Amino acid sequence: MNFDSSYGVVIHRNFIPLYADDKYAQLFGYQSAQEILNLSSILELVEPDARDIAKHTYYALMSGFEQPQVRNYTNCNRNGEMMQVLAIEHIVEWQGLPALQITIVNLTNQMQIRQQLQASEKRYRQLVDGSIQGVLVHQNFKPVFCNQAYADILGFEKPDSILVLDSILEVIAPEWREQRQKAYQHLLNNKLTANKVQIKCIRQDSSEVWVSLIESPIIWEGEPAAQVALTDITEQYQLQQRLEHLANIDELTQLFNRRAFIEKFTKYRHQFEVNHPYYCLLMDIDNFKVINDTYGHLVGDQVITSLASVCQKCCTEEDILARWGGEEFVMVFPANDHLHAIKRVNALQQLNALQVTHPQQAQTIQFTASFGLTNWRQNDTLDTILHRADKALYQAKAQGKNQVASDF
Ligand SMILES: Nc1nc2c(ncn2[C@@H]2O[C@H](COP(=O)(O)OP(=O)(O)OP(=O)(O)O)[C@@H](O)[C@H]2O)c(=O)[nH]1
Repeated sequence: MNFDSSYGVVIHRNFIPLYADDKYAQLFGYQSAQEILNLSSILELVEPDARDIAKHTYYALMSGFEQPQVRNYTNCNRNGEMMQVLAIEHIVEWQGLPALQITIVNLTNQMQIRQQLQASEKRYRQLVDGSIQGVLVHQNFKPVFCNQAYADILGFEKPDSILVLDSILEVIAPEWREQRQKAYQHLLNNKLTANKVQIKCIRQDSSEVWVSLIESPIIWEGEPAAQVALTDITEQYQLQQRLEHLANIDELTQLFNRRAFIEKFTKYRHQFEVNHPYYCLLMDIDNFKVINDTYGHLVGDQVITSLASVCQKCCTEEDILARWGGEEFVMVFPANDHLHAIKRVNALQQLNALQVTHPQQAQTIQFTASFGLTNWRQNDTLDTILHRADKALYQAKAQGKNQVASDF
């Protein structure tokens, strides 16, 4: 409490003023102490409803039934405005007889500020409680505040069920926990003012929920803490995943499509220059038109998917494999040298999985493919390397198909 407020002193006997200082007078809107002394009773400075209590208290004090105390009163000033005051009582001797000295401290401003603060806290609470955005405050992941929306998003019945958790990391999917711990440290070390991420959380019933989260530093009960605003974006995330899938994945083979290949090629291009030598392979199913014409398009599709799955099985994490279009596939992969690269292609070519069974006629249809191989060279672009691979492929076709031709 701030005692920097103005205070004034009055001495009265049965509310007849005997002494007052100027400060007391000014507190009640008078110019000088004399104006107070001119009043017939200072009871008129007490709020009308409280006058009986004031009289009762006076008699109780003067007859020794009550000890002098510090009390809160509502007084009113000369203009009828209410004032919240603290009254400090002392029994003193005045001209040989007991009288009551009261030191008045005006707390009106402080009370108003406190009321405004309480009102604003109430408004903030209503805002947070009614928000559809989850709000959580945690100190080193120990939850200290949580609203209903936060509990709802994570499938908990009420905020209290969250507040009893030892650590809010429990609701974050394991693969995201380390990242959140680092972000919190950065936040506390002032390296981040706020951070926004999309992460996966685990609801109480073990189902997954994708959330967008903004975490910012705050002080909570004098200690550093983080405030988290949480929005459920599961639907949006799934839609985004679906769109990304549609944009990048070839529907028939489930391999990357041409668009995704170009994107990956551009992204990883710098690796082709520094790491192992890289190679580019174009492959094309032989006499595919005949297969289509003889067995129908569905069998043709089966042949395409069969080659795609064979290639996929032979791929490592570092390889980029895609359906370039029609019955043509492209692959970029690292190898130790030319010999190693050719060996990898031969492995593809010789897989006897290159056959499909006709759905109706239970007939096995064999097919082959031709391969054009080239190595990554300095200053290559996608166009230049594909051009050489295509030339090599043309050569393999011209030399009788079902073989690998290379341009090193
Ligand atoms: N079933 C099926 N056929 C396709 C698809 N995409 C392209 N084709 C067909 O693939 C055939 C490609 O024929 P060509 O380019 O003449 O090649 P090819 O018959 O394999 O001849 P070579 O390459 O010289 O061995 C065309 O008949 C296209 O209609 C597809 O997704 N499914």
